[in-house]
Amino acid sequence: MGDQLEPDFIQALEHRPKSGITEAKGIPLIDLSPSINSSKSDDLANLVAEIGDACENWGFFQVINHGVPLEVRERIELASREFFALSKEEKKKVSRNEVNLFGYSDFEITKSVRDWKEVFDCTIENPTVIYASDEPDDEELKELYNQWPEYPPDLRNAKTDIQITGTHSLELRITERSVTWLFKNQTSFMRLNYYPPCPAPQLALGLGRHKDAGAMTILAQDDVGGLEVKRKSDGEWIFVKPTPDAYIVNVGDLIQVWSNDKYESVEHRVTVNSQKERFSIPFFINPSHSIWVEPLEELINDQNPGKYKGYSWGKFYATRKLSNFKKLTSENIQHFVLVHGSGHGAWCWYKLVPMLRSSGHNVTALDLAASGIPTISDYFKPLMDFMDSVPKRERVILVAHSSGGLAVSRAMEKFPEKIYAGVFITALMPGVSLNISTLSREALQINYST
Ligand SMILES: O=C(O)CCC(=O)C(=O)O
Ligand SMILES: [Fe+2]
Repeated sequence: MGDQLEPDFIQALEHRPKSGITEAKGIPLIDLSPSINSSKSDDLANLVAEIGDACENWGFFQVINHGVPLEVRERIELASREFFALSKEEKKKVSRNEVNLFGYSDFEITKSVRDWKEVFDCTIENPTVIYASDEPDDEELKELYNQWPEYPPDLRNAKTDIQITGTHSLELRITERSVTWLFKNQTSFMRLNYYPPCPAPQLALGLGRHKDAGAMTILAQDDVGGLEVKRKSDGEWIFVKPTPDAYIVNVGDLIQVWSNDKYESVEHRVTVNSQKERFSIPFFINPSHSIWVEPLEELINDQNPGKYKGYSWGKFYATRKLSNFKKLTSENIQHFVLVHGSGHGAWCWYKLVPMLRSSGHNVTALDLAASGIPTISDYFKPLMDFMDSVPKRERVILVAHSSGGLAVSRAMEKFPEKIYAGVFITALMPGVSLNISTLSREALQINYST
């Protein structure tokens, strides 16, 4: 991240933010004071009904008068600002890695495109227990610990602060059973999000469209704004206007399954802007690794059969946490190398190149050698030189058109360890029993007879 937008941050056309803002007048604003001040069962029942409606119609709502002291929030927000203002070198001392799954990262990817953001994750139970592998039958567990930067010291205190937030989320009066699930050996964690000013906010997103995988998220956003929610009724992206000292609450995938689709986990995303930095703090409420997730018995019957097969939260969570480090090998961002046919040049890919780049991929369109070269090997040389230059352990996708297939086949024989896949688009494809001259002769015959 810097003052230029690298291609891996560029969103496909249909996912780029719109220029106008549609404000979320409809996102319910719920006053939680009855849950703190009132012992009248009617007041509480009304509040529960209000929350139920919001979950059903929006999957998102904001709460005010929640009882979380303002100074607690301000303390975490200040610590977050101070942490992200440190040098990259300092922040990277607490980087997330294969051993420490919590900590700092500036490499978040959502749906194969990089997010314009930095994050710092810390867990609530320290240690948090998860499965050691994503293998379904492997019962081995591992413990995850927090790592803290030396500065700011207040970041360490975030844990106490979060517990206050957690206790208050209990006030939402979810069923007793869910509360036990949520807070016993929870895998909940808190994330500090930092979205720096972006040089091309019309092309990138701070966080790509996604749904939260856990039970529920409670989010504090600052006054800059950028969160957008996909309205259930029409699929429109709605801006969530910051409300002072409010928390945004949203249903995650687990509640969608438990409620057998009564409450839906809704897509949301974050836009960035060129002037202002933005901070937000989501608190992801997740159950224990041992929880088996399936529609709640009391909600299913013959008329309303279960819509989901059960799954292990722990295995899902382990796959997700451990895959962050597989992603870092750029598995999701491909490098396409385009090889033209005879009489063409790199120019012929002019429509495809921007499409691939806008999906976040790297693209190289090569020119093979021009006229006057003595042998076919000279003609292929630009591709061979390129393949030589691909670093060890990196792999590219070669795409051939027409006679470009000859060059790509040769490269595949010579550099198999550097090639992820070969794509032949109406291209010549020589093989063990089909040499170049036979192929060329056949191709010419087809051309002349059509
Ligand atoms: O920054 C925000 O407003 C939203 C963050 C979010 O959706 C997430 O971290 O999952
Ligand atoms: Fe989210």
